[in-house]
Amino acid sequence: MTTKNSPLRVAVIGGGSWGTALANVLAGNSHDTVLWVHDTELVDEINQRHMNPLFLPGIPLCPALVCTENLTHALSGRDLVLMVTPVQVMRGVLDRARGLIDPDAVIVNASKGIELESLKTVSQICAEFFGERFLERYVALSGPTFAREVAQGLPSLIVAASRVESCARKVQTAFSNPTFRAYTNSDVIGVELGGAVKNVIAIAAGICDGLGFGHNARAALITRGLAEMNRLGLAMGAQAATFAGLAGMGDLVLTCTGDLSRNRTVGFKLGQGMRLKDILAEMRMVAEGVKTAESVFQLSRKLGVEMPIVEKAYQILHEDKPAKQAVTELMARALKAEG
Ligand SMILES: NC(=O)c1ccc[n+]([C@@H]2O[C@H](COP(=O)([O-])OP(=O)(O)OC[C@H]3O[C@@H](n4cnc5c(N)ncnc54)[C@H](O)[C@@H]3O)[C@@H](O)[C@H]2O)c1
Ligand SMILES: O=P(O)(O)OC[C@H](O)CO
Repeated sequence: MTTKNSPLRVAVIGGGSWGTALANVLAGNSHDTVLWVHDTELVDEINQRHMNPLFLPGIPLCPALVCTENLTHALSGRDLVLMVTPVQVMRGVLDRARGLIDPDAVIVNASKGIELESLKTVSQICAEFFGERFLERYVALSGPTFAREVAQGLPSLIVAASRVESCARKVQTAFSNPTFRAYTNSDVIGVELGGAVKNVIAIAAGICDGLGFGHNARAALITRGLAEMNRLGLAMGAQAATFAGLAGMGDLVLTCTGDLSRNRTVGFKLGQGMRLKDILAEMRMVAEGVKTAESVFQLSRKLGVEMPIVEKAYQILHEDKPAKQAVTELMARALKAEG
């Protein structure tokens, strides 16, 4: 049950499409919201014209949303800090933010990926930085949510996961409104892994569609991708039910089928024969699955978890394996029982 609470002081760290869309929800819900941006040309655009032309072109933002390039200003005296930078730069941003975050603030991560260098999720990076007790005020926010649709006010659902129920509830209440509905969950690692692995499977689904393999192949890939996500999750202490929910199957289906997905688009272009270097050169936005494919592949090897779709995605992306050959190899694997 959602109840209206008093306005919070919120910092949103990362003014890409998702950070801007979430900051817009919070400002629209009457929270005092400051958005920190890496791209300094956005400060005037957001403060004066109430638009983010780089990452959410054409969408009017809440006039109450304040934007800054100054991390100290953004973080000073905030009850809630929302991290939304690409995962591969998160460590550097957290390092700069470390001494600036209020000791009692709830920290929320909305980014989806696994750090390549350490093979850690964002909660694990945070625990390394701030200590294990820090996770008592940490929330993972994830689900099937294209930033553009959220910013347009289209109905969307999301999950706020925390070890501490009151933290998850605080975030649930802060975000929820008539078009944005948040659920709580206690499975932080499951919610994080759902968001990270679905990006890799979405690249594979895009490849499949780019090759023109049809609907049967895509549905099979989503289903077997979910089995891989589940296997990795169970090996890392997650709960199977999480992967049947919004942060697992929900986001997997959205990203594997929705044309707004950057990860699916990267895969589609690969399937059509473009080179990864050329695809990435024409993108300003991040497709987290490109690097997370390597992180998840390395994690699966380290933990002895069988993830054949992830392995082939990694080989296509990073070892120049031809996509058609990868599919032939997947189909030729030893026959087995489903599971
Ligand atoms: N866009 C979506 O629909 C969506 C939805 C849910 C989750 N996410 C996740 O949110 C995270 C952020 O993605 P996005 O879509 O908002 O980004 P984006 O692709 O729209 O933009 C990239 C962002 O990265 C920032 N950036 C680049 N280099 C940086 C650096 N060195 N330090 C700090 N910031 C830097 C840019 O300034 C910009 O804000 C990703 O993990 C993504 O998977 C995105
Ligand atoms: O555009 P993508 O592929 O990064 O996906 C965006 C969101 O994660 C969808 O939930």
